[in-house]
Amino acid sequence: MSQPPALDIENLRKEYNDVTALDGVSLTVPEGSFFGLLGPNGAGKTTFINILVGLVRKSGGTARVFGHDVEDDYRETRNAIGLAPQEFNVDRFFPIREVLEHKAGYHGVPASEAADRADEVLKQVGIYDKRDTRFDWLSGGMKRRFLLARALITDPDLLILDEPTAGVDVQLRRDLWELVTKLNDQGKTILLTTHYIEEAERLCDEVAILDSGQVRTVATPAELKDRGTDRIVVELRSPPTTLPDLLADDERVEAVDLDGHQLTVTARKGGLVAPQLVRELDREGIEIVDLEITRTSLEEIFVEMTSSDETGNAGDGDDAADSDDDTEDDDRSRHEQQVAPDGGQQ
Ligand SMILES: Nc1ncnc2c1ncn2[C@@H]1O[C@H](COP(=O)(O)OP(=O)(O)OP(=O)(O)O)[C@@H](O)[C@H]1O
Repeated sequence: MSQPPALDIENLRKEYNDVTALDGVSLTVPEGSFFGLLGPNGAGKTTFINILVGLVRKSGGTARVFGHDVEDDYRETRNAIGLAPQEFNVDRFFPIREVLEHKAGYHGVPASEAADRADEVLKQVGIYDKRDTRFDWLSGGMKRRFLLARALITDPDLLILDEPTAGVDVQLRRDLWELVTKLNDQGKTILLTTHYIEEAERLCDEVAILDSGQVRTVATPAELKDRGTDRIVVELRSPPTTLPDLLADDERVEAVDLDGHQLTVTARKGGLVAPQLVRELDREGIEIVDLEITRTSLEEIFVEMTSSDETGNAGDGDDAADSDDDTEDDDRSRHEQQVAPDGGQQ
């Protein structure tokens, strides 16, 4: 019998009064994967997570966690998930070790085991020596580590990290990356939301780009980068008076422009087009002085695929009645608007 995927989401919808936060999200996250959920502010990421953990009720569609329906099988679902949320929603009056023991107890771990388990996760995240400290007295970085410890206390199969490195310094970010990579290697499925594209690129096997409550695409970071257009800029020794017909039948090439000594080719997969370009220039007897390839960054692709609709209303103009039609496709992603330059950074 094949195992159900970690997440099996079909046409998930959420409306908060007149705001459509999720507009028919369908996603499958395989067991054991490190899956990224990327999107600008207001895209619906937190709503998505909150539905999984039972903090928000969906308006429509289905969501299953390892085969358990998030509403009908709430207990099983909740016990399978460890959530490190964005916000510091921690009991501030108890030493952190006790907070962990309470949490373990709440999930049915016997008291004798809970204490050992608490010590183990505190060691795992590197704050064991702070075990008798109250949450409020921890530094910002330690608070982030603690949230991770709390998510791990029940040894969940699915770990959800909602912007785990927001506002933390570079060293801690790297420490957290190392830790979550290890957890993933040990078999935990990880769902990560982040604004840091570098983080997604480094950690995730696959990412979904969510925008205005809709999935724009699901792909590996490498596949996404291949979709971007690269620029090959070639400096010529003595430019020809007319441009020969270069790369004429290469469908990856979007444009070839000559401006004085500088030849610019805009193409997908620039790294593969460049050698061909060099061969053709050589054949024409045109000497090259310099050549540079600028690859599109994942960040640019992300910006291209998402809009900056500050209202967060996912309607896109078709928010009429609750028709369950399922016609979205990737081409809707061709928004002209872009997120603000730093719109995704905090
Ligand atoms: N409780 C609520 N009541 C009304 N609207 C809400 C509520 N929670 C979220 N929204 C709206 O739903 C949309 C999606 O919000 P959500 O917090 O899920 O996005 P997000 O992708 O997590 O954003 P961020 O990256 O800023 O955390 C936004 O327009 C938001 O204003």
